[in-house]
Amino acid sequence: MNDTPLHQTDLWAAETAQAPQSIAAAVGRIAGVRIVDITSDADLDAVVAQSSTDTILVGTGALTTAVARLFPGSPVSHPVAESARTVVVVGTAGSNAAAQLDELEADSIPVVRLDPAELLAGRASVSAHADVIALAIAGTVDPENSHRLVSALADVAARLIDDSTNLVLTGGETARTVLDRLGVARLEPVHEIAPGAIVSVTPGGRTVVTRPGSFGDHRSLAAIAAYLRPNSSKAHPMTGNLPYVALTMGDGAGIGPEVIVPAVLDPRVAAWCRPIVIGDASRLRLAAGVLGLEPEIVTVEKVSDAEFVAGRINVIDLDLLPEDLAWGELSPVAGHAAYEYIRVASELAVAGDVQAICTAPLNKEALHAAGHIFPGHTELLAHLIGTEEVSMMLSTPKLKVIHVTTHIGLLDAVAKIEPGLVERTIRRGHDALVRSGNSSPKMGVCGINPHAGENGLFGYGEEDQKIVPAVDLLRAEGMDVTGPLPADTAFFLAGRGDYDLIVAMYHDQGHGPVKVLGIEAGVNITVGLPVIRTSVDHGTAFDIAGKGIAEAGSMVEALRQAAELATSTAAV
Ligand SMILES: NC(=O)C1=CN([C@@H]2O[C@H](COP(=O)(O)OP(=O)(O)OC[C@H]3O[C@@H](n4cnc5c(N)ncnc54)[C@H](O)[C@@H]3O)[C@@H](O)[C@H]2O)C=CC1
Ligand SMILES: NCC(=O)COP(=O)(O)O
Repeated sequence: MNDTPLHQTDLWAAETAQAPQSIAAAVGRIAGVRIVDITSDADLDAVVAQSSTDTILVGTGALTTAVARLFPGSPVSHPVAESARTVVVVGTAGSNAAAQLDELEADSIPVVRLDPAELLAGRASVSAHADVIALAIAGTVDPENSHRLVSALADVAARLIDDSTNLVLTGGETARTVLDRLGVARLEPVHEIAPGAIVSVTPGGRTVVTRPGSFGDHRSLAAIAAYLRPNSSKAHPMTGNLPYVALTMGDGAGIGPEVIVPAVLDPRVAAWCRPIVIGDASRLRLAAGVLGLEPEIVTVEKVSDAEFVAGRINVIDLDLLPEDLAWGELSPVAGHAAYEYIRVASELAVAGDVQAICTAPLNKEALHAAGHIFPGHTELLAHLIGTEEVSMMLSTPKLKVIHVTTHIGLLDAVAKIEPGLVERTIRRGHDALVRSGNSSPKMGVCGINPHAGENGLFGYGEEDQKIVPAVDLLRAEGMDVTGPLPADTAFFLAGRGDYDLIVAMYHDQGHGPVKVLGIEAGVNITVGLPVIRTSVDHGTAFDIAGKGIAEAGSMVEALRQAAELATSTAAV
């Protein structure tokens, strides 16, 4: 758990057995069972790809996500079953569960913490009239009694539950025991509303949310309860305090609309943020049609009119595109529309109506053809919001790169690089990482020439003139910054974990290594703006636009990072 061996966390507190060395050691050898040790999503994808149709895959939610990646289906909308009551049963020991229960109480949901001695003696009972009620075990659990306590807790819960009661069950043993008491032998999963929180329906039609006890932040249970609460049909599970994100549609002739539609419908996105598309509703409908999806695409006048239910996409409809705009063809009309979506989004962000902007790709040629002479979103947003200098950062789980120069020719880039610009870029990168929780980021700075000039062998001393003074200054201030490094080696070193951030001198130096990691991995973040802006790290892909084959992973990840930045303490 978060780099701490499981048996050293308080999650192991209720176990009597010694922690096993591995899953294989815990399970033992069973004929026909293969145990695969994985360390990455790529490993999971390989496992799924190599399994045959009669393989039963058993694993965590990440395995399920890998199955969904390889066999994508259409999002399904399944309304929460009508019910007068929701019962939350928390059978998990651990400080995380305790913090989540405190948050339920903060939302005026009664939490009954049952005394273990009363439970074991069969004397515990609860009478409550609230529409949502939570049951948990008080204090710490003696491992010797844990199974009996869960069983007694399930007995108490079962007495509060009628045929239509909706349930939230945390912890596998708790869930199994409560469902056994109710005679529920089968759950049909409908969707995941937060990491590990699976909404299912029972054969009798009630809604059940199951989730590992250790998962979720402190608001997680409160958000799930809000989702199930009667008369909350307009609330998505996690929308309580979720940030609003203005999601600009980009160039309507490109793949923007067809990556936006599945991303907004993705239940994970709905659990992270409240996205409102700034674009053209009719184009989104066409894109949905291309994908064979039938979402409810609803035009809203303002952010506060948006409603967040599964299957609905809220759009501030600027209605700028003709119905017959060709997919994949350069169009000044689409270029102008893309500009307008950004303009409106930046106004909403500056006014505080949204907490972040997330952008689908625009086509720089189309933007220029429409008379908007900006190299890209980065410079356009800096202009619209009135910020003099910003930096482009690419962020992936494995590698983060900030660029000293971006959309200018290589000769111009080399001419533009100077110690002041290098210093300010490193500072912006450093501050962005500090704000995202890394108090002392390790940063590696690339050189310009091959092998960072190889001590004067290549180039004209650019490293010494343009980079070394900035690095020396920042090191003297105490920053953990190294360089200039040969760029090829810098990325290798960062890939194995030596650096949290690489400072690239020009566009392709930073973009190439990130794009090798895959189209779904990279997110482009504008650093230095007073508002949060993230973006997909792919372009308009005119070659595949309108064909329904574009991958939406980068869009999903861009929304995730927008939401994460918006809920951290400060803007980047
Ligand atoms: N955030 C933004 O607004 C960005 C805009 N662009 C702009 O996009 C336009 C086209 O740029 P290109 O260099 O051609 O790059 P591109 O990313 O549009 O396409 C490069 C290749 O990747 C494929 N591809 C891109 N995204 C994909 C996806 N989601 N799923 C599957 N395949 C995908 C394309 O089919 C193409 O083969 C240019 O005007 C460029 O400036 C480029 C990058 C980012
Ligand atoms: N290479 C990244 C890119 O072209 C996106 O630029 P921007 O539109 O985010 O400025």
